[in-house]
Amino acid sequence: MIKLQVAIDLLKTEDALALAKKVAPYVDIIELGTPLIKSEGVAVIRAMKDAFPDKEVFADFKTADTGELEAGLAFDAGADYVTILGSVDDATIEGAVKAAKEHGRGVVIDTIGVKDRVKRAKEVTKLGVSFVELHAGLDEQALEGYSIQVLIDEAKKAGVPVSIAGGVNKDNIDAVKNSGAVVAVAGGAIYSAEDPAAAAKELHDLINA
Ligand SMILES: O=C(CO)[C@H](O)[C@H](O)COP(=O)(O)O
Repeated sequence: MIKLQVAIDLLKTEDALALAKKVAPYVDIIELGTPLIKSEGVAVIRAMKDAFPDKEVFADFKTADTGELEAGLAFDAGADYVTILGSVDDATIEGAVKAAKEHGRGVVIDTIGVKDRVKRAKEVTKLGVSFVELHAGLDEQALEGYSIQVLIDEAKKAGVPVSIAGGVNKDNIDAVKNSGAVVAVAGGAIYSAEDPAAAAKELHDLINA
């Protein structure tokens, strides 16, 4: 069964916790977005894990170097998953995987900016990562002509565990679910909704229908 991950791209711990409280009943994974972690530091990871010990907490570090060190920071703070950029040297990913094994946690590769996401997904899966995020970032989504369909098509081709992030919403969640992805990531569709709890519930119900 595909999991639902909420991406919290807010800037304050108290706002992130308030949003998580509303949507936690409907999601499997709570992602702390890169801007939130840069704004509040790793303390936001501990605050979230303490508040929601039964949820998987995902620290979207988008690490580019010193993989073992940065992954260790995230895991020590309570993260279940940390992201490393797919565009970086394999050595950075291998370091993060080493830290993950020591902590009993997982590494997720973020393919933002990677030209051939499917090829890279296959390569990094061999390094022992938990899954690979097929990702079009917020800036890429804002470009004219962007469609999440490209990620959905890639997920069907990948043949390794992937998540999809890049504008997941109620209109495309069925296609995301049918792509074979193991996780659907929804940020703006939840945190920008007038009623985030209702938005999360709708995605949850569509995924589980
Ligand atoms: O990591 C991110 C941006 O770099 C976002 O959290 C991710 O793209 C999911 O958000 P959305 O559903 O709004 O695209």
